[in-house]
Amino acid sequence: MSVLSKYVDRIAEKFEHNGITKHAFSYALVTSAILALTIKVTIPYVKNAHTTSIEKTPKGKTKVYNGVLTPLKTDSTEEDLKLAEAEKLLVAQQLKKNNKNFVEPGLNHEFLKQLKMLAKIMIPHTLCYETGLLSIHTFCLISRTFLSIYVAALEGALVKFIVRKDIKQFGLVLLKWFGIAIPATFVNSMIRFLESKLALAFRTRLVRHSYRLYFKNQNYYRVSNLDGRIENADHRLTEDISVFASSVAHLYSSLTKPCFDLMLIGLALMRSSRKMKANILTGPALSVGVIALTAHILRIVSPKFGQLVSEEANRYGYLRHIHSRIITNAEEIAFYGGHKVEMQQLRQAYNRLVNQMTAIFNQKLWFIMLEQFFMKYVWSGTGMIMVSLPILTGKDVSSETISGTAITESRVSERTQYLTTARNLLISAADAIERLMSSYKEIVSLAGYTYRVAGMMDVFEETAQGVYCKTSVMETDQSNGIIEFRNGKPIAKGRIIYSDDPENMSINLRAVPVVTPNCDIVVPKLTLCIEPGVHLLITGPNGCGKSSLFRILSGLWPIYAGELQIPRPVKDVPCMFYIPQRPYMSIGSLCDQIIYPDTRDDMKRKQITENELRSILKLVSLEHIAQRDSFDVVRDWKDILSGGEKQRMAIARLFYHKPRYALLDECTSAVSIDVESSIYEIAKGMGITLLTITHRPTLWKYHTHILEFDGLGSWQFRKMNADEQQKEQFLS
Ligand SMILES: Nc1ncnc2c1ncn2[C@@H]1O[C@H](COP(=O)(O)OP(=O)(O)OP(=O)(O)O)[C@@H](O)[C@H]1O
Repeated sequence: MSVLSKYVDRIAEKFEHNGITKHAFSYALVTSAILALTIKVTIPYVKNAHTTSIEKTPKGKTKVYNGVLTPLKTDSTEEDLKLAEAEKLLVAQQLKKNNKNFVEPGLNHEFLKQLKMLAKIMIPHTLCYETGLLSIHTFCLISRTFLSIYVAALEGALVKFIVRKDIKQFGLVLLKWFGIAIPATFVNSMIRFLESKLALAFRTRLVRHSYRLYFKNQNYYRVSNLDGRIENADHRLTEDISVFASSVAHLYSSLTKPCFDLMLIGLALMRSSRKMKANILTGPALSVGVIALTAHILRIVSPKFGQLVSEEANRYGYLRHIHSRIITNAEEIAFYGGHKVEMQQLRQAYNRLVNQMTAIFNQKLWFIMLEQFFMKYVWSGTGMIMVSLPILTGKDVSSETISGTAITESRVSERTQYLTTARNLLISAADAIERLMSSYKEIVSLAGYTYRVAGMMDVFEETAQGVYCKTSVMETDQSNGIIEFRNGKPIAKGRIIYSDDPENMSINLRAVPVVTPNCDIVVPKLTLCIEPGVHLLITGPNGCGKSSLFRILSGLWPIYAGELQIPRPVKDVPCMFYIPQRPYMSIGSLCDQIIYPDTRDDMKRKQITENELRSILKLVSLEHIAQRDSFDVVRDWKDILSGGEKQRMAIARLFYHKPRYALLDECTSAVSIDVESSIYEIAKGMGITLLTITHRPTLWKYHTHILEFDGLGSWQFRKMNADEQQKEQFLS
């Protein structure tokens, strides 16, 4: 600083030679500094005023800039990423626009409604574990307040006896003061312990409830594939729920304790004011007035923490999503050498998070400054007036001067005691109010998490019932009446009928359109009947809707029109079993892989032995795996097995479950032709009806019927002729 001021002095002297006085120079310097600061502070607000502006890029693409979701300042090499980001924002914007009732997270009616809904999940009954914890917690909080008042009174007495030079009494009170320290520290520690227990209990309730919803009606698939509202369900299910539960538990103590403190301390202060024969209402009235005014100002200038925090959680979730994608696809990325692109995406996601956090820090800086000014100075000043009022206006002030020395000394010590006790109580009260005020910030942040957690549950509830919200590329009038829209959302008008008739085990599609989650109509109307023994080969160009048909048959995609009739699954015999090209390997042992999705208990119930599993492995030429590894050792099968082995393991599952229909989606593309042939023979021998998507001519001979898509929406379902069944021979 001194170096700077010397430097400024030297420049000012130079200006003095040109007729500008040192004073004038200093004024100019200070004015320009203030001006610069004003510009720095106001520019972000001016920018925010134009929050949602849509700007045309030179390529004609639309970029959306939102006050909260401000995109990164990136250089031209990141153009593609920028566009992708802008597109993501556009989707988010449109979703918000579609939802007319959308309210930004904050302290409002919507927040209270959502909090009430979550509270019902966290505390389901009047008499439950959580209410027990809450009662003990409340008891500890009240005890702590009483202890604080008692300690303040003891400290007042200590000072009184010091002023009186009464060593005996002083020693006694000091002993009491030490004695009270043991329960006081225990209660303090208990409060923290109970707060953590409460947070964990709330979290457990919420997690159980959301897991139930997440796995209801294949929601884990629907939320990410058919609905566009939740980007990273995993982050909401783990991080957001945890932060929300901790925040609620913390808020309970940081709201109730200051309230008890204020109530009891107010009463204690009034009592001591009455003792001093002063007016008991002036002080509290003054403090209430000052606190109300400052609280009002703070509320007006408070940034929208709820919205900011919600967006921060969003960006954090996205960053974790990118990380997990890299872990999942590490091998593919490494083969491609795609680290540059992946790193760029990671950086981009991290920078967006940093931007958001910086925005929050910046907003907090000014807010905390104002908050501290009110709490540390304005309130302390008011406190001083409050404490001194009873002494200054007390009735015995004038009589004191004419009293004897002993009485005067006693009154002085009484007043010192009052002052010390009142000061301690006021410090506690100020602390309580400060905590109440900072709780406002916490409440607003909580609103952000409440919005995310409650929003997630709402979406889960809706998707479980088949209500989806995804930006559709298609306009209502483009669907040619195939899809019906209501409030911009497509309605799944089609029916699924489960037939219980043992004589009729066929799968029937009557005028069912194949429609993607984006509402693209791949096939306008599909009508076919697949009876047991009708081994169906499905062919057609890429993207013509072959796999989509399986998704519809499995109930993953909604049916927008027509009727689908499928046999109801009978106990232990599934109706359909789907095998994809890249089979899923679950966490568990070799045995768990074969019986998936059955559990060991299911296997025992079905009375299937380990030897039977070994013979199933033999059927798919995987017996060497059982010899190499024990049946019960848990391994990461995704990495241990080769592509072909994984496919054979999936076929082993098919042989274990023996469903009526097998939906085979190029599931033997990595299996050698001889093993593939034997697999098909065995499957047919087991009485499983095959529905196969394949590009391999070697498999045609195992089928009786063919469903051909032309890729333009048309299809043909017919019996295969003998020539077609021998297609392999013609080609070879
Ligand atoms: N989750 C999804 N969201 C949106 N569109 C999808 C989704 N899955 C598939 N589609 C679209 O649906 C159309 C049909 O896809 P499908 O997977 O049925 O093709 P396919 O005939 O099996 O092709 P392939 O032979 O390449 O596997 C494609 O245009 C695809 O882009």
